[in-house]
Amino acid sequence: MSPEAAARERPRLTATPDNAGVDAAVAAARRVVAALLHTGGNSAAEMQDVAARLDAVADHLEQHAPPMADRMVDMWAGEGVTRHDPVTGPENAIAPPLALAGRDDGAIEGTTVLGLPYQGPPGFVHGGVSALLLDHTLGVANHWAGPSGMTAELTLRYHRTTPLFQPLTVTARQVSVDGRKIRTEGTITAGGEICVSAAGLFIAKQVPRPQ
Ligand SMILES: CCCCC/C=C\C/C=C\C/C=C\C/C=C/CCCC(=O)SCCNC(=O)CCNC(=O)[C@H](O)C(C)(C)COP(=O)(O)OP(=O)(O)OC[C@H]1O[C@@H](n2cnc3c(N)ncnc32)[C@H](O)[C@@H]1OP(=O)(O)O
Repeated sequence: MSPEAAARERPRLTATPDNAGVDAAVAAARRVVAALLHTGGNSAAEMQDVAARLDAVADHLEQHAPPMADRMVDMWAGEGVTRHDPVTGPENAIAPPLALAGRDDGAIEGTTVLGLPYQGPPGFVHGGVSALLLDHTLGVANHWAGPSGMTAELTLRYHRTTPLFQPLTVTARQVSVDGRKIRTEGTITAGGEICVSAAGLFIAKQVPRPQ
C-alpha cells in the first residue's frame, strides 16, 4: 500500500470539517484573523468599516446563540471526537486546525501549517503554541492507546526553532501506565528534524460532562 493510501486508511481521531454550516464560517473567521495580522496598521483598508462589519456579524451570531449552559451540554454530547477544542476543533477559530489520525504502531500523527497568528520569534512558532499542540496531541494519544486523563505535568524541550508556513508533523504515543499515572511522549518535526519534544504525566481522571 502506498504511504498516501495508508494515510487515508488511518482512523481519524479528530472531527472532519463540514463544508457548510458553522465549520465553513469558522474557516472564514480563521482567514479574517490571519488577514488582519497580515494587513497590519499601515494598510489602506478602511479599518473602521471592517470593524463595523465584523461587529455586525458577531451581533448576529450572539442573537442566535443558545444559553451557554445548553451549548455546553451540546458540545460535550456523544462519545466521539470533539469539535470545539482549540487544537483540532472545526468549530473553533483559534484551532489551526490539526487533524490527527492513529498509526498502526500505536502512536498518533497529524500535519498542519501555522501562519502569522501563531508567531513567536520572527518567522517561527510561539513556544506556548507548540506546548498547546503537544499537550492536546499527547492527550488524544492516550485516548487512542487506552487509559486517558488530565495533564499533571508537561515537560518541553525546544531543540530548534519551529518554522511558520511549513508543514509540521505532530506525533505522540503513550509510553506507560502505572496505576493512575500515564506517561506520554511526543514531538513536533519540520522537514524530518525534531523542533520540540514533550513528555507528559497524565493522571487518570475525567471531569464530568455537562448535562
Ligand atoms: C479536552 C477533552 C477531554 C475529554 C475528551 C473526551 C473525548 C474526546 C476524545 C478525544 C479528544 C480528547 C482529548 C484531548 C485531550 C486533552 C488534552 C488536554 C488536557 C488538558 O488540558 S487537562 C487540563 C490541564 N490539567 C489540569 O487542569 C489538571 C489540574 N489538576 C488536577 O485536577 C489534579 O491535580 C490531578 C487530576 C492532576 C491529580 O489530582 P487527583 O486528586 O486526582 O490525584 P492525586 O493528587 O491523588 O494524585 C494521584 C497520583 O498522581 C501524583 N501526581 C498528581 N499530580 C502530580 C504532578 N503534578 N506531578 C507528579 N505527580 C503527580 C500524586 O503524587 C499521586 O501519586 P501516588 O499515588 O504515587 O501518591
